[in-house]
Amino acid sequence: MEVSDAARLYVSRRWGVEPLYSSFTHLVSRTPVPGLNSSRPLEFSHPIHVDNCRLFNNGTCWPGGGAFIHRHFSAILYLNSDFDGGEFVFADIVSRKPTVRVQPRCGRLVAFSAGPENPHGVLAVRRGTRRALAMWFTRTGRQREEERLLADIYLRDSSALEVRRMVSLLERNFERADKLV
Ligand SMILES: O=C(O)CCC(=O)C(=O)O
Ligand SMILES: [Fe+2]
Repeated sequence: MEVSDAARLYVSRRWGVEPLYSSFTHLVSRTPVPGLNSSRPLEFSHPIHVDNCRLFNNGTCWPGGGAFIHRHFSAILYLNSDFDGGEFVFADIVSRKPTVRVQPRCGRLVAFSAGPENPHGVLAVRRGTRRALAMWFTRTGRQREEERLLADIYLRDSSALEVRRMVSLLERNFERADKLV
């Protein structure tokens, strides 16, 4: 939580965007792509894409079809270095050829605006496990990560009334969902 807040504040100051909220945070582990060989040097663990619209083959990017249009900025913090491959790349939006390569080194943060100005992807991991914390930030208050508000309260006081209320609401929802299956 502290690390992702630090990343959010960095992005907020660097781009002069205030307020900026965390919208989604997740930990991603990537292992080697099966069947890799040297005749295919441009394999991807995560193909070239844009974070807040759907990228088509002709280079147009559509802010529909379930795209996460509220994601305004992206940041990735690399958590280890003991793997091969897995470079982060920015790419040309039409040819999808990498234009800039970044070595994901432990402690390095890559941050960028999440639109079609920044198509990017991850080259194939060739050995080991690549671990990264992926974070998306939004200017839209109602898209903020609710789990974070809850976690904040929980970390302060795990018996807090709001937490208990929220947990029982979730349990009730799960029970209802179970009955539908
Ligand atoms: O792991 C990375 O370096 C980038 C991940 C990414 O682009 C994404 O999850 O949208
Ligand atoms: Fe991405």
